[in-house]
Amino acid sequence: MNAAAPAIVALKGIAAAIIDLDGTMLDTAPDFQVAVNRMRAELDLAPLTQQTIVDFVGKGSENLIRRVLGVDYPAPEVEQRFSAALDSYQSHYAVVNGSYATLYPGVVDGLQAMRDKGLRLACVTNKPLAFAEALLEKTGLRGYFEVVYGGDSFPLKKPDPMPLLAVCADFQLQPAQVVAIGDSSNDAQAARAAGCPVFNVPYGYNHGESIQNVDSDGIVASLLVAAQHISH
Ligand SMILES: O=C(O)COP(=O)(O)O
Ligand SMILES: [Mg+2]
Repeated sequence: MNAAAPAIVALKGIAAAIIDLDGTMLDTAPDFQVAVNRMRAELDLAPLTQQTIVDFVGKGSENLIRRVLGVDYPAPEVEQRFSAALDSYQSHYAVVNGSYATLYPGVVDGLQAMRDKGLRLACVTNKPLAFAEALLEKTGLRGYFEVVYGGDSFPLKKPDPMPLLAVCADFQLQPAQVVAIGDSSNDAQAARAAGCPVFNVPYGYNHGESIQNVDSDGIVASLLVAAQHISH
């Protein structure tokens, strides 16, 4: 293990888990790539690589579109083109959503293990809620979750703690009883600010940065490994 990597803390007194979507349960990078590049083609812009695009994923659709326009345009022109580009992207993403995405290893087993331990489950993503709901249905994951919140469910999204605190309130649990699990510093910062324990997974998208440097209660190889480190 990298010397800087935090050891995995075994979490006790946990009654619920909040699971991130993109980069944690599903590798949606190919969906993002196809939808973004269809939008860019409409604007006569060259396609971007999947790596360039996923480094912009995690802070919601508006941020993604500003960043992919920012590859070509200075800030004032990004703002001029933003609204039309976002509309185009969203219409393409609605068609593509889930067509190329794949489940990461250990997701279904991990969710099932958490349910078997009696944990209540919520999904909190910065993806727009309608896209998140459709994707969870398409991939057979929706039934694991009592609650799903998207990036447009509240005035503030991760890394703000607002959506995580809403789940704690829904479940009538203290934040210390609710673990958050995600692939990025967004998830960890939201959890720390909410007072929730947090695990990171190392295989997703972290804004192009190393997950090893993020403050969390540990890096778990999969949701199944996370489940093994959580108990009531
Ligand atoms: O920014 C997004 O659309 C995806 O974000 P997520 O990692 O919170 O699911
Ligand atoms: Mg994520």
